[in-house]
Amino acid sequence: MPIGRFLRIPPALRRPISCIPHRAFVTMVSENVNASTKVETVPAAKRPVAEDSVANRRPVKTRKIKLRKYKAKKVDETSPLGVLQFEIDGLIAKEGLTKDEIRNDMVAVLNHKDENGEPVALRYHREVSDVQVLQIGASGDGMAIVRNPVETNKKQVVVIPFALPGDLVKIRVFKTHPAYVEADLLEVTQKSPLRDDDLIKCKYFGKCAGCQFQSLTYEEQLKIKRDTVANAYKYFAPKLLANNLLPIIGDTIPSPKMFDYRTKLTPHFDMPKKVHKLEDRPPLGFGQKGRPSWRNNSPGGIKSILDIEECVIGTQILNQGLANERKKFEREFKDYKRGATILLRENTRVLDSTQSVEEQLGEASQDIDTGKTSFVQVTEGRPLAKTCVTNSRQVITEHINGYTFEFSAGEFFQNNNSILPRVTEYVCSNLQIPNSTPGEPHYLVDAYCGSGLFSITASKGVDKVIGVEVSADSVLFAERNAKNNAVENCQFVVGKAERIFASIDTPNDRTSVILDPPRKGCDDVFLNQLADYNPARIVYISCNVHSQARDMQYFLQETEKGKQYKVESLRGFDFFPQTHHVESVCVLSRV
Ligand SMILES: C[S@@+](CC[C@H](N)C(=O)[O-])C[C@H]1O[C@@H](n2cnc3c(N)ncnc32)[C@H](O)[C@@H]1O
Repeated sequence: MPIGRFLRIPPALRRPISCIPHRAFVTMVSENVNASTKVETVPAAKRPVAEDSVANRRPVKTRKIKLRKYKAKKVDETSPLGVLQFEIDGLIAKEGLTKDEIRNDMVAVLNHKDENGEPVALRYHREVSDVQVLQIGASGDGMAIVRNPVETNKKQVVVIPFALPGDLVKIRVFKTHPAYVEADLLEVTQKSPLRDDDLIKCKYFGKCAGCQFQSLTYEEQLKIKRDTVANAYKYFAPKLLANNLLPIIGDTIPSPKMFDYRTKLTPHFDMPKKVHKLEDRPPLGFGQKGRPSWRNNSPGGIKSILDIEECVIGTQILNQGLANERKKFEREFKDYKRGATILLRENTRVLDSTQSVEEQLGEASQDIDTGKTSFVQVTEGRPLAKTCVTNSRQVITEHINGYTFEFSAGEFFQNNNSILPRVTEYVCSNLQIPNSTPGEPHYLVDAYCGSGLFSITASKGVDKVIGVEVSADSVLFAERNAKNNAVENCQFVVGKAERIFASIDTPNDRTSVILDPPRKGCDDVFLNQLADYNPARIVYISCNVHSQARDMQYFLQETEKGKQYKVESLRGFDFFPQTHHVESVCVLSRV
């Protein structure tokens, strides 16, 4: 196996380990690989000195050998790597193993040679057959336990993308971390009952980092996402579980479209290192996940970015846009000085039957040969034309539940418009505050409101909506969207979410709050102020169920007034079929 791909041994270390003085060796093996990040140096044997003349002797130089040290990166606990650590802990506890029993000796992997002078890493990075896949993680990767090939009394946790629980597989381990190893899936020798490879629609599935679940039925995908929500609360809200403060997690709400749903794609390419002018067209597409070979064909190349001409989860018009932009790239790639990302965003226009379709399309991706703008015509109650926009400053239009939304192509907007009617209806119905007397007022605060999706779709039957959003551009669009939809009871504020509490004047008993923060979740300042404000109901939507679970535990257990709330419902929404992602919606009511 070529070692160069996985590991670079410094030239000074390309000699048997016995050359290194004993004391240095002890230092190496006893160091704490996680705690230290500085490079340690070890004096090497002295150089022979000519004996003839003392005067001729040069001062003895001590050569230093640099030991490579494992540099642990700090990770946010709710990031995929942080979550993986919880999953590893859970798996080894189930298998009756301790953390020490699965810990890899990183110093040895990075620096040591075996008795034959071969890097120890070669023993770690090997092929293993008959690996039983035990579970699937929140990132959609299979997880298993294998023997440690060097410290044979130990085991290793192995993470295997595209492997499913119940599969028996052959793998190639190619990277070692302190608590696990990464492996490529080489062969599925015995299929899991969950696996149905006939369902796979994309020839790049198994290589492309975009999808993980194409070999599962949709029903199974939804079940796995429900487990992801349950595990997130197990890892990040254990007190809520222990105190019986969580409801039964609801079934995941499916997306009406399982393929052909993504309204935004961002294919990209890299500039090869040390190349100033491109001579060959680099691959343009999406990131590659490892070097798997379990599917017989190997399209897309072997570079870290796959060359992809079609994405089955992207909408039809985005795939036409992708074809156009690839053709253009084929001609223009030599002009690029660095790697770039191409934005493909679906735009919808309502057609006026008195004009030709072409006249109404606006700026959008064109076929470079014909000079014609690509479009797809559909009828959703009225005639619509879909185009693919590539300019991030251009204005995009979407139609949801009778409302029209405009936003900058480069700004945030949900990426699966087929599920948005279901989501907005669900959110709206869960924000309702029961009236104790007829005609009581009802207010809504939309923290992290973006261009006003939830503010506007929930504005009916509410006396006033206040939205807050850190992006001034999005707030301008929120105001414009309210106006275009003849919604007059919405007010939007630019600023951090917590700013809203300084200006809020609605009675808390008659106010519901909706939270839809970015992946990192809410901060404590916001959650404390939210608890102090003490609204009647809270709907928390999140694209990262792990930070949501952490925030919910903090809010319900650590804030003074948070203890007055109960979790009424908790469930996932499948915004991204075929992938591991799940959007989670948690509803709180004050009791
Ligand atoms: C997941 S998006 C949700 C947007 C909107 N609810 C929607 O569905 O279109 C999160 C939004 O929060 C905004 N944001 C990020 N940090 C913020 C903060 N501290 N205060 C207010 N808004 C913030 C982002 O600009 C982004 O528009």
